[in-house]
Amino acid sequence: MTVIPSPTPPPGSPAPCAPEDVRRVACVGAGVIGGGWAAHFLARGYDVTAWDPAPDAAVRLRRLIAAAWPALEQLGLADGASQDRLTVTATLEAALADAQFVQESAPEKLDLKRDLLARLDAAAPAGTVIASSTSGYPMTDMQTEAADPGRLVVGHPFNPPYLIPLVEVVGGERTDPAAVEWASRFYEVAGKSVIAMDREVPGFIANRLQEALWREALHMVANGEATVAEIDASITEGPGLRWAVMGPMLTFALAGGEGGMAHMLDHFGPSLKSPWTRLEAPELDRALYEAVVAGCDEAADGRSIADLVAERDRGVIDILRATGRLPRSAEEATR
Ligand SMILES: NC(=O)C1=CN([C@@H]2O[C@H](COP(=O)(O)OP(=O)(O)OC[C@H]3O[C@@H](n4cnc5c(N)ncnc54)[C@H](O)[C@@H]3O)[C@@H](O)[C@H]2O)C=CC1
Ligand SMILES: C[N+](C)(C)CC(=O)CC(=O)[O-]
Repeated sequence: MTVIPSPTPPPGSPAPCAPEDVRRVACVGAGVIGGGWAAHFLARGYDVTAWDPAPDAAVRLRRLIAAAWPALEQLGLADGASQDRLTVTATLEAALADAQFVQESAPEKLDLKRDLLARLDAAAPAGTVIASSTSGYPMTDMQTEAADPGRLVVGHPFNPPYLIPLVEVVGGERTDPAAVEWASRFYEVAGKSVIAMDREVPGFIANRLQEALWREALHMVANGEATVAEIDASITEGPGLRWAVMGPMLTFALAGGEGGMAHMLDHFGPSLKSPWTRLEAPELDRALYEAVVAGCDEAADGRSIADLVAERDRGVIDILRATGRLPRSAEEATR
């Protein structure tokens, strides 16, 4: 058994529990991602406390969890898992009072994250690890105001966190490496697939890759080179099918036939210099904004956001099953 060192609490404070012993998780910020995290943790059998300053947050959160629950039932709930184990609190302090792990999912604004992480650090029990869902801020830039920055990590999820396994975990300059290790182990115990990074990389790994693709897509829409529907079909009918099975590296190794990646690089490497990409971000002016929004409305073809969420969830579960990441049937699950 590997013993994961706990981040060092200040002298005289109780030691935090082992990742395997966590029972109570606090979710701060309960929108798309905070709500998705809450659904995931509830389905894994944790008690979840949630706090969000919006007046309608509790209603939105319970609606999101109820919508996610059928997918979570298909994935298989942990013993004792229940939506009733959610408590939405009136204050941030109440949400954190007994938390053994904190997941922050507030809006992506640097000043807000800095202040909020300092408040979370002040309110959380000593030594409790606090993770931010940020899509790209380095923890070094967010931990500046906290009294105990050592326990602050990034735990970057993918939407929806209750279905997409990956979490990217990374600390900042003032993070205790033990906190990164603890959070990584906790996420694994909680059913996530973890990439623990040993240094801060702009955009982490997956968002850096996604943003490159997204930037090129926006250039093509801005220049009238492709419609929103064509861009989506180019991935779902093309490389996206392979990427669910193998990443871009092994996929391209197969493009080299028997010669593998070496032949692929000899053959296609020179084309890397061809002017296929633009790299600089396009101006997100009104025309591009409206073209992308209208294109997505057209692509939705009358389906509501709730319809699309249900359709996406069904599809992701089918893919997880088809690629052996989930049992294909109840019988296979018990084997
Ligand atoms: N939407 C996405 O696909 C993904 C988002 N993220 C990250 O997750 C975080 C949350 O993003 P979303 O859930 O998309 O945003 P959202 O806008 O859906 O939800 C944000 C929630 O935070 C609440 N909030 C506002 N001020 C707050 C404060 N001071 N303290 C606590 N909560 C506050 C809002 O009322 C709202 O419910 C961001 O850091 C974002 O970069 C990460 C991965 C994917
Ligand atoms: C759009 N986004 C940058 C917020 C996306 C993510 O951060 C991850 C995801 O869910 O793709």
